[in-house]
Amino acid sequence: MLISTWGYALDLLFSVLLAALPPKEQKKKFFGGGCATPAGRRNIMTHLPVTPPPPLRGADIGSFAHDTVVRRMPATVRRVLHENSLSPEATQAVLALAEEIPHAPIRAPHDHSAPDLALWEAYCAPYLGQNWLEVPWFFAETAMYRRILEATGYFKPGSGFYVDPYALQKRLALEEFSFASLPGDLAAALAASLWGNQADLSLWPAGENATPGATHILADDTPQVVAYLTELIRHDARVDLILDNVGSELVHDLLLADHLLRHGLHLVMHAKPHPTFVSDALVVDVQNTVGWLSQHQHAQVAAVGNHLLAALADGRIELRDDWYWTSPLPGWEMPAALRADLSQSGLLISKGDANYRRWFGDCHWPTHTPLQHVLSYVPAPLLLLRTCKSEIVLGIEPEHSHAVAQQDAEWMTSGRWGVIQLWAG
Ligand SMILES: O=P(O)(O)OC[C@@]1(O)O[C@H](CO)[C@@H](O)[C@@H]1O
Repeated sequence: MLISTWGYALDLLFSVLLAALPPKEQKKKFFGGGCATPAGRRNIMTHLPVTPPPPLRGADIGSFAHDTVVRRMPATVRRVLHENSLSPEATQAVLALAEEIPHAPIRAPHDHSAPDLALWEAYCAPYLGQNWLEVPWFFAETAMYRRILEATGYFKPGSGFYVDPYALQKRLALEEFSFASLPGDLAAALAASLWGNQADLSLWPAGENATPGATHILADDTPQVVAYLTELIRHDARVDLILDNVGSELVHDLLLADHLLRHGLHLVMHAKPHPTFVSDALVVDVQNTVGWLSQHQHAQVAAVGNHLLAALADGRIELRDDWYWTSPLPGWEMPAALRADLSQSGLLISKGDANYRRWFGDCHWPTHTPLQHVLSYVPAPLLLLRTCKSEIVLGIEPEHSHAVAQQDAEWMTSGRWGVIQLWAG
């Protein structure tokens, strides 16, 4: 049986009761137009209220960042060669990039037909002359994935033009996926979306079945999230889903989206504007995955897929892909236009580890730092669904993090631990 009937029945009952509520006009009159949150508050702070600690760097000897820059990043670049039939020019460029990392000085991409060239020249300017270990780790990773596209000719008319260098990995990730069950309610859908984040092709490539087993939640705000969403549902609010990986993660994100839609919310999904971090989802990956669901052999899964197709067609789901989401910028340097748009949301649901790092600038915050100490700049309430795959986590009391470290020395990077953290503004 794919879905807990009882859970589904309760969820449907909730939807029916919801439909009996006063019409939208009355709700909007009471709470104002658009997507006011119940609190009606909108964070207007546009800069970080505190001085951040230094960023993680590959030069931090013995760190996960160091191992990533020295070992994992060159291997990721070389995997592009093995998984694509590149032109001789592209092959040479990919090999040269792999050789650059980590000791060569970084440089801006120079694929002159690329639409984001000026952005990357500005991003790189402060770091020119530094090598891949000396620049902030988050910059190094985002820059590497952008340089891979320069090497394969992603933005250049020719054999590599808009060819996703990770297409094989993405296809295998979906082919490997099989449903255990469908989440019966919002809480189960949130948990499934969280653990879907363990499927991370930059760490555990498809076909290698290395995804972590045990799963433990470090910080669990599920009750607060469900209560907050229930309140949002009463206002027909907008919820933004900042996507991460394709495959298992995107399937579970779409199941969560289905639950939110069935409760009357409408969604804006933020995909990446170009391939990055191997498995991050583009708009086309979302469309392909919804189509895959709609053709699924299980009737309940196909029904979800068809419901999502209808929502894409009638605008209850909007797909967007701002250049910011592949930039190296911290959350507090988000462009004003995107910030203004996100401020219209009732809740930002941020998926995955790299997005988590971005909200905190990938800095060495002490793990006991309260979320609100940093996130007060975020323009709407924020829900962080993330499995820990890098050495940054906030909002965990010292005695808790010490106990977890005793239990699992790799708790910050193994993907076996996750957080469901709500910052409600
Ligand atoms: O955002 P995701 O897909 O959850 O995680 C991506 C990611 O795990 O890859 C890196 C390893 O290179 C991590 O540090 C980084 O955060």
